[in-house]
Amino acid sequence: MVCTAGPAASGALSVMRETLGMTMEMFIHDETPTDEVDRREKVLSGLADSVRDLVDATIRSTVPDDELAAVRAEVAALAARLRRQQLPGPAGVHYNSEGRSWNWGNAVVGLGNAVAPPVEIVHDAFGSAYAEMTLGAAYEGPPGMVHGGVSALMLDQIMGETASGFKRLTMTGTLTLRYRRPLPLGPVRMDARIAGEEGRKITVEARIGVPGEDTAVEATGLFLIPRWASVDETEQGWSRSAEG
Ligand SMILES: CCCCCCCCCCCC(=O)SCCNC(=O)CCNC(=O)[C@H](O)C(C)(C)COP(=O)(O)OP(=O)(O)OC[C@H]1O[C@@H](n2cnc3c(N)ncnc32)[C@H](O)[C@@H]1OP(=O)(O)O
Repeated sequence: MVCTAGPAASGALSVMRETLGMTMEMFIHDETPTDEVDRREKVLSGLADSVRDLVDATIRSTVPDDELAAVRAEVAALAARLRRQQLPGPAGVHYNSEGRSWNWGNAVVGLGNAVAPPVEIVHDAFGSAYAEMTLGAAYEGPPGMVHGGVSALMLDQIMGETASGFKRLTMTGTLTLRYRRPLPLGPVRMDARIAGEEGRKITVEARIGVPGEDTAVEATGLFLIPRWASVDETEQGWSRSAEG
């Protein structure tokens, strides 16, 4: 899913940049036209998918040592090619005045980030979202099971997006997890919904588990609209592309 920001979000991002200084300089007003962003994103996400496959292949490979060494040399050469033109730091969040935003480095939903789990979050209504994905060897904690921190990471993202609804800026204040049973690697599903709101505080409940089976991890989170980022919700808020 690709998420785009409307004018209210652009305003909020500008406030955020000005208020938080260097840290939030990663929110970048960037007038790259949307069709060009879409084109680049498609190519970059294809590369990230291939690199994710490379990560899985590396973990599970049993080829001889000399073959591992030869592959390493080829991978180093590929990295050097990519480094011919680089950003000076992380990718940050970009947005243009057409209402498109892109966060290709995000640890969960960054389409250029091969370390990110292969998550596509679907917002079926404001305050409700789900995602289905298959987690492989790169996300292992206990043998054959999803790492608890990976579950927390993915839940934080879906809960944050649910609280925000791409209409307002929200940040995780408190996240509480109950690991009820181990979660096997393979197909998993997350669900999140807003359970309550009080002023700038939004409570979100979420779960992750094997699709159709009992919950493996339950989560409750308090997400805060920072005092410096309150947005007029009567303006057009966050919107999503047709892919959403
Ligand atoms: C762009 C769209 C993207 C949309 C998509 C977004 C998806 C992102 C998903 C990833 C989410 C992340 O990883 S976010 C990254 C991890 N989180 C962070 O880095 C947040 C770091 N903390 C902060 O920046 C700040 O502490 C805030 C923003 C959380 C709160 O600051 P504030 O706004 O100044 O809050 P403040 O006025 O002091 O307090 C307001 C009320 O909330 C309470 N409160 C304050 N902090 C907390 C807290 N941590 N946990 C519980 N309650 C708290 C106070 O007691 C007070 O209650 P009362 O007295 O009124 O009762």
